[in-house]
Amino acid sequence: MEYSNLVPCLLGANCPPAPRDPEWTKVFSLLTMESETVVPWARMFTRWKNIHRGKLMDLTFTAIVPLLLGSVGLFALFRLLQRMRMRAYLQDAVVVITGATSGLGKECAKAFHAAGSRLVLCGRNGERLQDLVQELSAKANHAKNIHKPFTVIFDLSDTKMVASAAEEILKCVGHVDILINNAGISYRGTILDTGMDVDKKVMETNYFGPIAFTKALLPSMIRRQQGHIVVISSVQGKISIPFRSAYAASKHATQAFFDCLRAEMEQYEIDVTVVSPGYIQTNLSVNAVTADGSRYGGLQTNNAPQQLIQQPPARGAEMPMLTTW
Ligand SMILES: NC(=O)C1=CN([C@@H]2O[C@H](COP(=O)(O)OP(=O)(O)OC[C@H]3O[C@@H](n4cnc5c(N)ncnc54)[C@H](OP(=O)(O)O)[C@@H]3O)[C@@H](O)[C@H]2O)C=CC1
Ligand SMILES: CCCCCCCCCCCCCCCC(=O)OCC(=O)COP(=O)(O)O
Repeated sequence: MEYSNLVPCLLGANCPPAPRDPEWTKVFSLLTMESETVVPWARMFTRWKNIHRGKLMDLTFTAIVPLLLGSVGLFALFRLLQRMRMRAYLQDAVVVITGATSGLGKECAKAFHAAGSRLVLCGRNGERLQDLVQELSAKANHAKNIHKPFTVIFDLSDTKMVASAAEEILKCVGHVDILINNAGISYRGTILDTGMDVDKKVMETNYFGPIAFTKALLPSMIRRQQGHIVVISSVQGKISIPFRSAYAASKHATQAFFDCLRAEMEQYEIDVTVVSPGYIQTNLSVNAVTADGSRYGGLQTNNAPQQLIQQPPARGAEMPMLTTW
């Protein structure tokens, strides 16, 4: 048989062959004879492929592809629903942020404001708080339901001020959905040189202040059986490093207190989250208190115990980095 005659026959153009057609059988016996010259493993593979090709194609198109597309679709739907739920939750939610004038607190304020939350911005410096309100208002998307933030001025290291600030917040906004205990100070010094007044100052700002504020707002959350308490601790709440004793101690205490609180609040449906970041480029280091109670300022490099890893400045405040210890 001429191959030239076989080609249209095989392609089914002019003479679609029937399985029992003698011509068809001839074609295959010829092709088989041809393939006898092929190396045996290749021949075996070809046979195996021919037998299974149909099954594999069937499996691919009837099971694998729909399964893959279905999973991707389900994942996308899940993420979309999650985002919609989060947006609905944050819209109009009352969010209280301490230490809103700088660093992480300021970034949180921007994010929650953009999400349509009703913000209560807390800080020690009224002017800086007003600057932030201006900044947020200037950026506000008026198509969205955006609220003008409410500001409260108090020093976290003054427990009386903390209690009256909480009272004022509840009077003005009624309740708190999310409390972000963010404010804090850093400390640098040796244990030997550090006076107890400095240890107390760090503890009051980083530990007693946030727990007093939380305790003052807690009863209102319990009454509503709703609320989320967040505290910004640190990796140093888990690991202690030299020359940061007061800071690490305050963060360890914070971690422990809020872990207990989480367990106690479970029955009231109140969530408690402890966030433990690594290094982030903010004003925290320059504002650190030193062994004699003065501000570190970032200039007295001889006071910095050890330059461990020096990296170029991070571009964004949200960039984690390990710089010094
Ligand atoms: N930056 C980092 O590498 C890391 C930071 N953290 C934690 O994140 C939190 C925020 O720090 P960060 O944004 O970096 O630092 P910043 O110094 O930029 O901000 C600290 C904020 O806390 C406020 N604050 C300080 N002391 C008091 C006080 N006595 N009463 C009221 N407010 C006070 C400051 O107010 P004011 O403007 O008046 O000084 C400021 O708004 C802190 O708890 C810190 O320990 C945790 C891990 C890493
Ligand atoms: C082979 C040795 C392994 C050793 C592993 C030790 C890991 C220790 C990691 C310590 C990370 C500390 C992260 C601290 C985050 C934080 O709270 O930063 C805030 C500051 O302390 C910033 O203020 P500072 O005055 O210290 O600049």
